[in-house]
Amino acid sequence: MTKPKVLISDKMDPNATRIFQERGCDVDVITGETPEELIARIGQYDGLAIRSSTKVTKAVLDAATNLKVVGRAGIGVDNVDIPAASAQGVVVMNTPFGNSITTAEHAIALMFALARQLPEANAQTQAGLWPKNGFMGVEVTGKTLGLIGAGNIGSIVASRALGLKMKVVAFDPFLTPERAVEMGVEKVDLDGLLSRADFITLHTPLTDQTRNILSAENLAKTKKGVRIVNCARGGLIDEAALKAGLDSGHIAGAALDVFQTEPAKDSPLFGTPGFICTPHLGASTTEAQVNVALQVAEQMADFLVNGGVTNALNMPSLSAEEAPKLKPYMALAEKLGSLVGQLTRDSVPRISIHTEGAATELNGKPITAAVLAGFMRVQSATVNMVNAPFLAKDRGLEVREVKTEREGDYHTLIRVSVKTEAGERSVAGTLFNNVEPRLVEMFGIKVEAELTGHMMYIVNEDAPGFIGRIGTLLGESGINIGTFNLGRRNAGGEAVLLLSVDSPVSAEVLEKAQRLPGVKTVKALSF
Ligand SMILES: NC(=O)C1=CN([C@@H]2O[C@H](COP(=O)(O)OP(=O)(O)OC[C@H]3O[C@@H](n4cnc5c(N)ncnc54)[C@H](O)[C@@H]3O)[C@@H](O)[C@H]2O)C=CC1
Ligand SMILES: O=C(O)CCC(=O)C(=O)O
Repeated sequence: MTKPKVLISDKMDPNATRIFQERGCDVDVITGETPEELIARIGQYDGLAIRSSTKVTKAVLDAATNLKVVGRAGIGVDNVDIPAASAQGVVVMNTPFGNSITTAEHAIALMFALARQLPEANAQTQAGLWPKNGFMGVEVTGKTLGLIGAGNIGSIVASRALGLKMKVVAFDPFLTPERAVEMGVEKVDLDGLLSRADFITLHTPLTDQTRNILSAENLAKTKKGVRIVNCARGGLIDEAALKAGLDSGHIAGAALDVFQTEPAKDSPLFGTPGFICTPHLGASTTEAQVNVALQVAEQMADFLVNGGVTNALNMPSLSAEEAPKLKPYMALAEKLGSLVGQLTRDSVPRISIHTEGAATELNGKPITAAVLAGFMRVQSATVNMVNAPFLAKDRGLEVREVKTEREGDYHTLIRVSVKTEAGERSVAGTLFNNVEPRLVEMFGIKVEAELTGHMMYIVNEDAPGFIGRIGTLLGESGINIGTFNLGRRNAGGEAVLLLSVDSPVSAEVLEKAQRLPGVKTVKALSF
């Protein structure tokens, strides 16, 4: 097996390279390239490991014909076009905890830097001015800290601030009252936070809901003398309004680690009294960088080598222990989905995936994703387990998952049913010896078959002589039959024939088969 090839395109702790190599991947570390250079290079890689500098745009993804996974050594993934990655079937992973403490500490550091004007005091002291009377600061003890975003980093900031004897109020629509109590913070609405906070710190991702959350209008609602820290993302604050607030004296101080446009080599905010900044250093400690480098390399190598999925933003998780157990199930699920997809001409508003027996003990999400991938691959060859659930949603396909723990006729079973204009149709399969996918039922008829390679599906009236006739037709057409699988609803009733053949079946042969007496449906299948 050829080794998966990974490109590390941003500066990353060398532990990442070591882990990739130890886990069976080839690695290139090529940083600082232009988007055009990355586009020219990316086609040869299975994995791309990044921090925040590399922009994984649709253009990069379009050129990434072999890419299977993008790994972000860090939290924010706003530099990755996730919808485009999902549409292309590329898994996007991050390392959601590795740099949280470090970033929270940076926010606290910036809060103190604002409270005591440390950067300017340092600069003037080193310039020989000894400005002892020019820097009257404020205490943080007893002050109110307004937390916008109370997730991983926000909650660490809150715990540190409580240790500093601050009062913490938090605005986060997803914060439950119980969690707020557990964190020791008061849950408030945004206006409440703006009107009460002496310090405000932002810890949300940049989304359509959070963009410009500190707009000119909201900044005007803040307490006079407020100090604002942003270690989350540029774009959360209206930078022009922030400058106006600092200039007017309404805002006493602002500390930005992140900017709307990065790298921020020039900004109207530079030089504004009360303004301090760092060049996106929130995650820049030795500890955090080792953490995220190790984590991203472990996760990506696990995915590329074993199929394990951890911390993916566009795919259900799948542990390295689960992956080998799930592998034959996913193969079965994909074949059943594909069978239904190939045999269904009508539009399908609903697909149901029913697991029974041993299959119910496994993580159902990858099984569903595999069914959907098989089902929709008939419509588009680029569908895979990553993009299939998104495509299904886009196309308004309702997906139902049902589990029946007790065993039926088989120790384990997956049934895929679709709702069509003609009614509900379903196929079911099991695993022989726990590893070999087998179809066991098709549209209510018991038929046992391996779904593999080129196949022919025939529905006919169960009558003497038919098998001879179809055998003769295929023989005369130079098509060798591999396996022959028959099932029937009842003697003399409708019968199903599934043949595996050694070569593709031409339209001409299908037409001749269709004209054989008693034949209702003929279709070529491929798996
Ligand atoms: N400066 C730096 O170097 C770093 C910056 N970051 C940034 O920090 C952000 C936060 O990271 P984590 O705390 O780990 O993420 P998280 O996902 O644990 O927390 C984000 C919180 O924001 C909340 N939220 C979402 N929409 C909101 C809204 N409209 N209003 C208020 N709250 C909202 C969520 O409910 C969640 O609790 C990341 O998205 C990333 O952009 C992260 C690491 C380093
Ligand atoms: O990699 C970095 O230095 C930035 C970290 C960051 O912004 C994040 O993890 O969201």
